[in-house]
Amino acid sequence: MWRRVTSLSPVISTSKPTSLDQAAFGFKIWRSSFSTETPTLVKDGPTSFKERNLFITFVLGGPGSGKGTQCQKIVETFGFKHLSAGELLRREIKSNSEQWSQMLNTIKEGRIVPSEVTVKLIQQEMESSDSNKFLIDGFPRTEENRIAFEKFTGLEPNVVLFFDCPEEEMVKRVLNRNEGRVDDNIDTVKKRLKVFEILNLPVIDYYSKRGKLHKASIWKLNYLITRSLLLLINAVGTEDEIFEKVHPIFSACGMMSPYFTF
Ligand SMILES: Nc1ncnc2c1ncn2[C@@H]1O[C@H](COP(=O)(O)OP(=O)(O)O)[C@@H](O)[C@H]1O
Ligand SMILES: O=c1ccn([C@@H]2O[C@H](COP(=O)(O)OP(=O)(O)O)[C@@H](O)[C@H]2O)c(=O)[nH]1
Ligand SMILES: [Mg+2]
Repeated sequence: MWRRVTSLSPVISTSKPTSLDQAAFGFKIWRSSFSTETPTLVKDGPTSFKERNLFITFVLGGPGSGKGTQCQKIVETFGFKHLSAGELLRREIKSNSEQWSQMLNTIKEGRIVPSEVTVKLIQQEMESSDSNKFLIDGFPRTEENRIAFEKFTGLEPNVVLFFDCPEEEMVKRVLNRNEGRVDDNIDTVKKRLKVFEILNLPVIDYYSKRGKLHKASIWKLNYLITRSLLLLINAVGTEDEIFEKVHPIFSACGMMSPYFTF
């Protein structure tokens, strides 16, 4: 079953890479050292996420749009477990993992690390956490990422936040970020903006068209409603102004929980 998933990944695909693959992974296609028998990647594997009734939020937006900043605020106020895909990759690089130099180069070039690496890191964090609400920040970055996550974990997001920010503002924020990141420079940010447009916008587009059916019940009246998965937030303004727009989304989730089955 998950052979099909891995075959979606150019990492281990033997077919010629397409131009999108090249944009995502670089011109050298990685040969993965992850065994296709890795137990944690088996859908409905050792820990069945479905049984845990998880609430998953994907937090998307271009580089510097404020994803990490808003996630921190959401964590402080609503107690989610924050998983930044970029942070997980940077931690993996620091820990001198087997593929650290390929990961570092990919990040320096603003390309996307193969899905099986990122999904595995996210999945391990979710398995080892006892939280049931996760903010997955900066992932999925490509349609291929999205499909791999769904197949490996058997999960789909409950909410997708998209921080919509003009390019000049994103560039300004990234160049002022001052966290010593190898990708916070003008050359990489330009490449990242292209990758964002080519590979990440189709993911946003996918979620904008995808509604989710919710069971609602008010005064003992049961009915079904369709709500969009994607919530678009204008990311221009101060950090607090943006959080004023984010806050009601999560307070609504809490308020509605007796009535809605997420
Ligand atoms: N609303 C905002 N206005 C101005 N600067 C911001 C805002 N939100 C975040 N920043 C700053 O911009 C930089 C990028 O923010 P960050 O949260 O790391 O973005 P992302 O995770 O989307 O790349 C950081 O230095 C952060 O402090
Ligand atoms: O799912 C992911 C998330 C991040 N990255 C890589 O990590 C970099 C930094 O990602 P992060 O989310 O930390 O950047 P941000 O958008 O917050 O600036 C990206 O440009 C990619 O090279 C990736 O390959 N896959
Ligand atoms: Mg970030």
